[in-house]
Amino acid sequence: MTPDGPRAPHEAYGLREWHDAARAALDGAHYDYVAGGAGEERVLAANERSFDRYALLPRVLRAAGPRDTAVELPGAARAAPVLVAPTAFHRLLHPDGERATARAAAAEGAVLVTGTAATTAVGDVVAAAREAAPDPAVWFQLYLHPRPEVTEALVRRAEKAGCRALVVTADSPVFGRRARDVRNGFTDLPPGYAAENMRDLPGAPPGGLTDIPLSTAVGWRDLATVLRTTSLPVLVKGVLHPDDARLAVEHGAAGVVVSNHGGRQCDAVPAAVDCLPAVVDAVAVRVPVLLAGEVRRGSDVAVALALGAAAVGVGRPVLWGLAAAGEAGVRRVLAELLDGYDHTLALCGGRRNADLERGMVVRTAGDAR
Ligand SMILES: Cc1cc2nc3c(=O)[nH]c(=O)nc-3n(C[C@H](O)[C@H](O)[C@H](O)COP(=O)(O)O)c2cc1C
Ligand SMILES: CCCCCCC(=O)C(=O)O
Repeated sequence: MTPDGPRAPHEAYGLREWHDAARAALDGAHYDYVAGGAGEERVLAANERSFDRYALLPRVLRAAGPRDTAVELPGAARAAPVLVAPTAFHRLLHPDGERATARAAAAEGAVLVTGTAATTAVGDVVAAAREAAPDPAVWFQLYLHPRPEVTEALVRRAEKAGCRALVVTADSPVFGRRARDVRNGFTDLPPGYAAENMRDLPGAPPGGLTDIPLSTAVGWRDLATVLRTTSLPVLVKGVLHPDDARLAVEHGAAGVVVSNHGGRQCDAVPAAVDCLPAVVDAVAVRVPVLLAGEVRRGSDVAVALALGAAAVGVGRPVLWGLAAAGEAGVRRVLAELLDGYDHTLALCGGRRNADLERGMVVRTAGDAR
């Protein structure tokens, strides 16, 4: 429960300062890799404006009292409503990399989605999370490998490490064309860094790495194979079309994540929040629907939950916190979002997340800021 009373003013500053601090700290090519998008970055730019078209219509005099914002998610009975979305290569941003992110997420009660492209092996990520909390929830994000035995080996690694759920990313049959990376010559990890979970997989040379081959050949059948080979809940990430959400659930998915991959894949898709209501209408009575895309303030969390999301994932802001101040930076970013959400819920007359309803969100001309 969060009591009412004085609170730190950090929400007044917002997350922009973390972005600026990270830009100052980072190598330019690494900054561009994180900040950038695909194609002409039209979707990236549209994403950035997407929450400006939504405003909250608070309810008043509800005598709501102290808030309880915990959510029930697959493998996480009482989680924060903000998750750390899967993002690649944290050691490029800070020497402590995914370990720092894991400790910070666990300390804030947030699910961490680590994954295929982590620069720290999943077992070490879960161990770091356990340094900060006795029972942390870590999920593992998977790119489906065209060779099912490689996917299965990754699943076993995640299970052995103690991950509580898998997240299959479905929006990347090929890698987005990212002009900034091409311009910067950032086409591979620098020496000393590797996607550690890809080490010693079937078919790799001893002690060696396989790359992460995205594939146009993978399909629902491969998702079904994953579901057959694990007892972990499996969520599907990168869903925009309600029919795909239905297909995911029909195949046995335990949740879907509405996301356009931060504008890094197809440069002609809608913003994730604009796709959320249709996906919620399609499947939210059966499984939790999560949103990952451009959540930058507590009121964005409130809008997403009012539109029917069970929780939201945050990508770049976590990386900006990590780059600027390591574990402490990630904690501050997550705490700012959680505190900002709690404050907004209070302002909307809510006690629990479910007190936010779709009728409390209105579309605006886009000048909410
Ligand atoms: C640097 C970077 C790396 C990412 N790597 C992954 C990844 O490995 N797997 C994945 O499913 N999504 C990945 N994403 C997408 C994020 O999970 C998320 O969907 C997207 O960034 C939108 O959230 P944001 O607006 O808060 O950044 C990545 C995003 C960024 C910025
Ligand atoms: C070939 C896949 C490399 C990791 C992809 C990371 C990612 O999803 C991103 O958006 O960047």
